[in-house]
Amino acid sequence: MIEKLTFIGAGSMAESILTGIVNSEFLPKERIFVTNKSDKERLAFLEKQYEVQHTDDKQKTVDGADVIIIAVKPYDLEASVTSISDCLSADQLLISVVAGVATDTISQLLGNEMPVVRAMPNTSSAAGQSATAVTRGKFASEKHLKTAMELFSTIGTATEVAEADMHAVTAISGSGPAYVYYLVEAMETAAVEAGLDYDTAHDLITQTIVGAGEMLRTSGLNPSKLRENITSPGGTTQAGLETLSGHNVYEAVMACVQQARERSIELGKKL
Ligand SMILES: NC(=O)C1=CN([C@@H]2O[C@H](COP(=O)(O)OP(=O)(O)OC[C@H]3O[C@@H](n4cnc5c(N)ncnc54)[C@H](OP(=O)(O)O)[C@@H]3O)[C@@H](O)[C@H]2O)C=CC1
Ligand SMILES: O=C(O)[C@@H]1CCC=N1
Repeated sequence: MIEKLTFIGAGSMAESILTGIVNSEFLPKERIFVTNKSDKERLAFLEKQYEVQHTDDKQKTVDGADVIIIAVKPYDLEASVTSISDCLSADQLLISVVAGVATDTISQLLGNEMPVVRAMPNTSSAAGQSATAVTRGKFASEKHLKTAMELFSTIGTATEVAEADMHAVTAISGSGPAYVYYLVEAMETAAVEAGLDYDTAHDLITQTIVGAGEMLRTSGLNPSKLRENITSPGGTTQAGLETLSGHNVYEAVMACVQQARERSIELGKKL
């Protein structure tokens, strides 16, 4: 049972996670604290919107928190960790959602042996639909991992992975929603060009994505079979897919994931 949860960093990812947690009622709002570097308006917005607590006093924010989630950009990690490291103790759990950065690096920045868990959620946390991968650092026990898994299970799925796989996970499920939104943007533009009004196109495409996701989850069929089931010989789908193939879209998606993974590795090396 988490008594107090603190977010260091109050941007997109922190908001997505806290929205999911507030909606799931996993934790009462008065036990969720947020802080950031300097944007006071942002903290006021989060307090008004979600009724979570905020203070500029970092010590107060982390004091008594059983779990502290670090959600800052990789280049802000060192400053944010060193600004709170003196206020942290081994009976607290630090969860980092920072892309690319290893738990060992975070422990070095902390300069102590407090437990660190690394997680890679995505912004679908806000809708309770994140696919979160979790791994534990050398000072974190199974109990700490379980605490993190329980927390992320309230906002989607939580899967333990080896830390070496976190770069691939980041490229797939951390960044993944953006690839889907990119596809949707192109489909919406094409739909409007073809004469549909935007709202109709948006609703049809959204349900198409949700339905395809549900089929992937529940049908027991692999994506190739699901695709084949839609593709009539000489039909519309075949004409569309041949065009995608002609534009090397399969290869482009593979290159996209490879590039994102490499970027995750680079981000980790910069610290
Ligand atoms: N966005 C996403 O889809 C995902 C992001 N992540 C990871 O989450 C992390 C945050 O990303 P995102 O939320 O998009 O980033 P944002 O830029 O939206 O938010 C970053 C936050 O960090 C705060 N911050 C910066 N420096 C400090 C500091 N020294 N002390 C306290 N807070 C600080 C900023 O405060 P201020 O505004 O005052 O400068 C801001 O609130 C990244 O490491 C990213 O890799 C992981 C999974 C998915
Ligand atoms: O783009 C990024 O670096 C972060 C990590 C995963 C999603 N967003």
